[in-house]
Amino acid sequence: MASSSGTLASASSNRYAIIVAGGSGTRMGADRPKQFLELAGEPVLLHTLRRFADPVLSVVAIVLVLPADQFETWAQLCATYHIQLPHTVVAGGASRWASVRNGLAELASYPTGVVAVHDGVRPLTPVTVIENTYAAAATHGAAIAAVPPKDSVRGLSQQGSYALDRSRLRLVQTPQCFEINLLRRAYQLPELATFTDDASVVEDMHPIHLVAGDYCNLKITTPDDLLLAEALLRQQSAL
Ligand SMILES: Nc1ccn([C@@H]2O[C@H](COP(=O)(O)OP(=O)(O)OP(=O)(O)O)[C@@H](O)[C@H]2O)c(=O)n1
Ligand SMILES: C[C@](O)(CO)[C@H](O)COP(=O)(O)O
Repeated sequence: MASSSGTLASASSNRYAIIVAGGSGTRMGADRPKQFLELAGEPVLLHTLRRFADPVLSVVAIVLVLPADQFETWAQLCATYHIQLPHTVVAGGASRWASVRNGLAELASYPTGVVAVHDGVRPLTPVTVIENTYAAAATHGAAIAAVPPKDSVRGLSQQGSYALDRSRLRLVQTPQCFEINLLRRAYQLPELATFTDDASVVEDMHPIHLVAGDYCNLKITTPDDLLLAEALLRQQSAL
């Protein structure tokens, strides 16, 4: 398939990953950014990193984006938990968008391939979801994981609220995978307040293909998510 940059993407394209963990975790309200909190005995971010380092995926470069003042924290965690999974660390920015942009700059020497952007605080992503999203992006140029809502949904209006057709809605997750030159071009444009993820940065340039995500692919946002993640992880380990 011809990508927007005119290069060919293929199932054998080089794969890269940018794991964004540059946030401060205000909604978690913990004494540290939530990516460093313990989940089943190990830092959240280690669980996430391990998923992308799975040899099955053949990811050739992993970039971890961390808050600029937390490099030492991560170095200490690497020593404590004997983390030897290959990765490069770069400083994040004031927003998720700025953190992704910094991560992408670290991959400047790679001319072609597919890059996954993933939240460092999604530690339970099944490797099959990651594989399927990379593969779909190699074919379609841009692919993201998403799931249908399980609940009824309503929109808000000045009069109150109104029912929405949930069959037309999807809940967006990460990973979000892109032909790398497409993502580079999208991240050269100015940041908009409407950006909530990478798909929203890219979508004016290229259609976004949806891949089946997973309800277990939680984003750790508030303390209850950590409890749920712990239970899910223990169940996965027992299988
Ligand atoms: N400046 C930022 C902000 C967010 N992120 C990352 O983007 C992901 C999703 O963001 P979110 O869950 O909102 O994390 P925080 O910004 O840390 O949380 P909060 O909004 O509660 O402060 C997280 O892995 C977070 O570390 C980032 O790399 N750089
Ligand atoms: C990228 C994301 O995880 C997709 O669901 C989400 O948009 C991040 O949102 P947040 O505002 O940073 O919680």
